[in-house]
Amino acid sequence: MKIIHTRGFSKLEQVNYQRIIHANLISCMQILIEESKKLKLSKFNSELKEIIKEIGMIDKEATITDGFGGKIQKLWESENIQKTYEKYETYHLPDSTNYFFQKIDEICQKDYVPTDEDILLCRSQTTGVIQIQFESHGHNFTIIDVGGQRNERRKWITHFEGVTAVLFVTSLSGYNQVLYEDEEVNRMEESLTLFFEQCNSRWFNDVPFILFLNKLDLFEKKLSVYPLKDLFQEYDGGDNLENAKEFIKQKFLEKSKNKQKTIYTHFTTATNTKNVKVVFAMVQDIILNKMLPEIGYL
Ligand SMILES: Nc1nc2c(ncn2[C@@H]2O[C@H](COP(=O)(O)OP(=O)(O)OP(=O)(O)O)[C@@H](O)[C@H]2O)c(=O)[nH]1
Ligand SMILES: [Mg+2]
Repeated sequence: MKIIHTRGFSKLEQVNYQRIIHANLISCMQILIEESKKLKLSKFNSELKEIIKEIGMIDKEATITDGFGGKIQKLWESENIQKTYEKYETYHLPDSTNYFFQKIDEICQKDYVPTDEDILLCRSQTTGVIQIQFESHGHNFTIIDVGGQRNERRKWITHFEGVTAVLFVTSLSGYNQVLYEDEEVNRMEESLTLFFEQCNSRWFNDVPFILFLNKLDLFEKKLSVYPLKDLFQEYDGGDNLENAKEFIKQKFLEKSKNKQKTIYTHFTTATNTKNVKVVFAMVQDIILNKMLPEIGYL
């Protein structure tokens, strides 16, 4: 939204994101090192062992220099780390790990300024509540972004009053993943439960929902490899993308007890600015032309 509707990211924000991306690189590599041990892929030569030691000692806030970036790259390209990476579906690793390691050389240059794509792809968990305001077609919008992880959810309630619409973002790609907070719980199951709670909540009796079924790009790639039927036994649409999308959409829609409730749905890839532009234009149209007139606002 910032990229599309405001002047983009300020210098200060870019520097902040540079730090986040460097920290992402270190934490992703630390995860890979840990997982390589569990997978018994942790036999490294003495040069790589030295690099692993250095990574273990590095300050999480530190900027990675060009030279150290080269060392991390060497480790990333090593056979054991690559083999560990191949199994990333079996543990928690940010989706964009490969993207950032591919451009580590550029990222560790002194004059590196993150591109919009880099900023969209880095992982920065929302803690607390973030508001952004912008004007579009003569109307002021305020988007309140809340964190999705379990310990963030109790902060939501203070922002429930007076909202025009709830934008609920769920990951399609979560159907074969478990929660970071609880490895016993499937991500899509958790999201369905949360959607049930929110769309039937008394706070949102008359508030329309816009459901984003996000990470369509990742979903498309994994569908033929990880059958959707493994999670939903009743699903019989095979690896046909349209069948699978429709099935999941219905799974969410059927959670609403009030069958008259307005729930708009969109399949999205949030990291694709072009896609988000189209989707947001639709959302704006829904809000301005359907929702506000209905409640007598316009
Ligand atoms: N490939 C792909 N990656 C995505 C998509 N949407 C988000 N991501 C990536 O997923 C990661 C998490 O995205 P966030 O926007 O931080 O997710 P969030 O729901 O705000 O998470 P919390 O702040 O913890 O609630 C980031 O690394 C994003 O770049 C998508 O549609 N496709
Ligand atoms: Mg967030």
